[in-house]
Amino acid sequence: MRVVVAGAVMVDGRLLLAQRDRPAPVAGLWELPGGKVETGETPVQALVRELREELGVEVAPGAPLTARVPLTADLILVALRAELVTGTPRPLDHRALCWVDGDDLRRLADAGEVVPADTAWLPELCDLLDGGEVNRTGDVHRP
Ligand SMILES: Nc1nc2c([nH]c(=O)n2[C@H]2C[C@H](O)[C@@H](COP(=O)(O)OP(=O)(O)OP(=O)(O)O)O2)c(=O)[nH]1
Repeated sequence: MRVVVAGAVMVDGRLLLAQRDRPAPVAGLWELPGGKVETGETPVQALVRELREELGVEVAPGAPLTARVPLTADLILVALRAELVTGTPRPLDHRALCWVDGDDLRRLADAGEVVPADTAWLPELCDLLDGGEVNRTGDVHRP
């Protein structure tokens, strides 16, 4: 079973989304940036590598999101929260990047502009984004 690992990077209450450039069925849709875990890598190592390659940033991966999404018989999609350590994300492998709050994310999903598999994370992501200040460490502070 191969794993695709994606990163939920949140800064100042907003989540980083990346717009896919390929393949055609999902080109133009928004996802959490990431990619396939290579042989000999842990998901944490793969996420650090992918976000370095795709965004030009260094991240520190943290807690997983709850949903694990089967993509095919031998491919499963997982997501880790990730702290942005250094750099400003740039779309080195995507069409564009954007930062969204909970309302923006729901609007994109309602418009069908989120990669279908990623909608499994919507409740959890919206809860994190709506629930309070999300700081750079990815911790949620509730009043
Ligand atoms: N990175 C990423 N891939 C996702 C997400 N949701 C989703 O269904 N996928 C799918 C699309 C692809 O079938 C697969 C990962 O593709 P990828 O193109 O990001 O992987 P990769 O960087 O390792 O690229 P490649 O070597 O296979 O070309 O997972 C997501 O949120 N992030």
